[in-house]
Amino acid sequence: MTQKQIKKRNEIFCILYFIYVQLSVIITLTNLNTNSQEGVVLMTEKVALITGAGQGIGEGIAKQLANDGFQVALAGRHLDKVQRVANDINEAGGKAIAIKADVQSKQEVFDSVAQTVAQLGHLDVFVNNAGIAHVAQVINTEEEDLDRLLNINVKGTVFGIQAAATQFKKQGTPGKIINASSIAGHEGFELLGAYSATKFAIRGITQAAAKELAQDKITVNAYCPGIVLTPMWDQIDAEMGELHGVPAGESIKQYLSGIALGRGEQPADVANLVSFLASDKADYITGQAIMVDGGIKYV
Ligand SMILES: NC(=O)C1=CN([C@@H]2O[C@H](COP(=O)(O)OP(=O)(O)OC[C@H]3O[C@@H](n4cnc5c(N)ncnc54)[C@H](O)[C@@H]3O)[C@@H](O)[C@H]2O)C=CC1
Ligand SMILES: CC(=O)C(C)=O
Repeated sequence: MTQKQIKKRNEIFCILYFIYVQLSVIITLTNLNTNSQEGVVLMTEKVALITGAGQGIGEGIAKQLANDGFQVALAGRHLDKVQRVANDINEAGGKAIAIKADVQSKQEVFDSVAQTVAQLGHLDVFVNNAGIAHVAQVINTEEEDLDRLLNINVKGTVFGIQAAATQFKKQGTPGKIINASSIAGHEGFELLGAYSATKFAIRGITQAAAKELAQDKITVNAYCPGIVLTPMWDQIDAEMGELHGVPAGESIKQYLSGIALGRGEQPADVANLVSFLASDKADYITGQAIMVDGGIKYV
């Protein structure tokens, strides 16, 4: 190789090295997640854990947050269901993991946070979405059904708040906790009395936890959907139909006719609100239970 060729080769090498350094800087800056309040610099994407993410609203939230750029941990009682949603997200280019966890167990909720941190590095957002409904008049509500509702909807949410706040404090970072309440948490629904009680409880625990955790820069809010067309409403409609002696599809019609915007709610409608509450744009919002119901004219 001549001196001229060696010089040329070195020049090309220098140019390539310069481009490599520039690209590394750009990629690093893109990945930086700077919290100006704390001066904390995290080198990774934000991480959200969503409970009850195997179907319905939880699935919608998981997919929306993944679209927003979150790495997501999907927790649910049935691993195959959360794994299916995680696969969808991963195939679409996101990053999702599936975790088996029953929110009735404090240990399993704490373990789900530990698994999230072990696999994704840290936690920024915890969505307490898992919940069940039960159709019965208040005077006919069985004790075991009341226990199940309270264990999943209320205790499960309290465990989620405890596990998330413990992790945020350990990290020394701000965090966001987002709970599932309902329009039934603002007004009691006939035949959903015990369920409504659990959703009122979520508003109370959201307000109290928001006040207690504000000093740690942890916000706590709730979303209050209306009539969302998920398997939960299929079940409510079927059970109301049985009690009223009307065919499937009839009971929900009455509720749908009371929606000002003229259509049933989709999981994506709820996920859009959660996306906002999980974002930096909601940093100054805490202790709120926000309606997303299409303008229900009566409840
Ligand atoms: N569908 C609706 O119209 C409304 C729903 N909500 C609330 O939104 C949340 C999600 O509701 P949907 O998606 O409609 O319900 P869904 O029944 O379609 O899905 C709920 C998910 O939570 C999971 N889950 C239930 N118990 C669990 C437990 N012990 N541990 C872990 N996961 C558990 C289920 O396996 C399921 O994947 C619930 O908290 C519900 O009360 C609030 C207002 C309206
Ligand atoms: C299931 C539920 O929360 C309502 C209000 O329909």
